[in-house]
Amino acid sequence: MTGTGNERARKTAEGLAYSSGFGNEHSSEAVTGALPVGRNSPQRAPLGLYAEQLSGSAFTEPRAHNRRTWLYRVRPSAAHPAFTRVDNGALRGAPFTETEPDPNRLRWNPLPVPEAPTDFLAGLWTLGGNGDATQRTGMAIHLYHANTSMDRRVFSDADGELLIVPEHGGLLIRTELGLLRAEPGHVALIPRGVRFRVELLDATARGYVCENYGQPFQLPDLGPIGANGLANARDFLAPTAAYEDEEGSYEVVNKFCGNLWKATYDHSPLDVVAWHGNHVPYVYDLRRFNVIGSISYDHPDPSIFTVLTSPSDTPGLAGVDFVVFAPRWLVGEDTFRPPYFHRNVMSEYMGLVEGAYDAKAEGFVPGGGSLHNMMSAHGPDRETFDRASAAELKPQKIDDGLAFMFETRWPVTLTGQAAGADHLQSGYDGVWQGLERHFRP
Ligand SMILES: O=C(O)Cc1cc(O)ccc1O
Ligand SMILES: [Fe+2]
Repeated sequence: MTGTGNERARKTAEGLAYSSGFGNEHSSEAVTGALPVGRNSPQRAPLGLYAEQLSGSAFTEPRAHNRRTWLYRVRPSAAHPAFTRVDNGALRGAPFTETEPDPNRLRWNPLPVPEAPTDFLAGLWTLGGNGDATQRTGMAIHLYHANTSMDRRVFSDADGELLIVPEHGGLLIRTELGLLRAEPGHVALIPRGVRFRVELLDATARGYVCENYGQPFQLPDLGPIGANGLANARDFLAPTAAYEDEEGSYEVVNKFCGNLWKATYDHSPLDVVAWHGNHVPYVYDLRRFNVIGSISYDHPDPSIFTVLTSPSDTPGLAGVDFVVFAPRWLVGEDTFRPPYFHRNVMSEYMGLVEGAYDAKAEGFVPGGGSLHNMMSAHGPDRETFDRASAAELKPQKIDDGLAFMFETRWPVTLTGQAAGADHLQSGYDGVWQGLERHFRP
């Protein structure tokens, strides 16, 4: 479908204005004078707007973790009738209890193209996850496929923040705080509770979503790397205020403790004229990632590729890390250069935005995904092992793909639909068959 709606969305997305810097106190007003000066909640907010605080942390959390945004809007969010339950579609939430945790290596092909008109929200399909949304721990892995824009409805997730990883088709994400454009190769981060609508910039859209129930994603510490490197804070772009002043029915869908609830507002809830704060959405271009690696020997652990981390209560042990395998040079001497054989206490879900991944010769395709759960043995497939063991070790540029990983401290339990999916590959174990014995004592 290349409806005029999509063309309109693409035009709107051209030349969007952003405010740069991860974790900053941003501020923005779409109408001059809408943002109060010197106080958050004046007796009468400017221009007849309502002041409303959106808190993403407890009021009392340490300053470094405190998150809130003040919104100045046409109508307060509170002006709505009761929420009622609606069908969850293919969306599931933690705790995940539909299947027994599975130690097998698993791999999926992309989600099939939807047949009926399907927007981003209706097209969310949960693969699995861990933790418990009511305890604010753990994460969920979702995929999405859509062929139509969300129309007169918005979504928000009380359970966690959403890291959206488009793989096919661009998205115009209209949030309460303004507009973000996320194309394949970008990621968008929507904080807990922020309302948004997704419009398609192309006929269809497909991608991945990490729903993080735990502590909000932050940039990893850099330690001895120094003051710069990996994902640089200034490359994260927050929106600038853009509001809809529209009357009429709007469906507001809220994901709450794993289930979808709906209330019908009599106006657009994206009516924020000005705002300031640090609980804000971002878009980030993964190609801006400053890849750091070995310039001597050995293959470094992929923690060096961490874009964002959600710490847990144990230092160094992430609830979930978002890791990117971006274009880079390999120069290691006397080194097996692709990912090594390994077993990991952390559980690894991998997806592919484009091209190929250096540990797999075939079968791991854009839009597909693999799950290597806690302690499952994996690594290069046989073809990759044979090739890399014999390769001439001249400097080599890896620039034919963009893969990523959601790596979590807890095993991932599948949904029933993921365990029984037609697009679950059979015979994935076979990629490690035929690894010959070379031992000659
Ligand atoms: O399994 C994978 O492909 C991800 C991964 C990549 C790497 O370079 C080292 C370890 C690891 O788990
Ligand atoms: Fe791995």
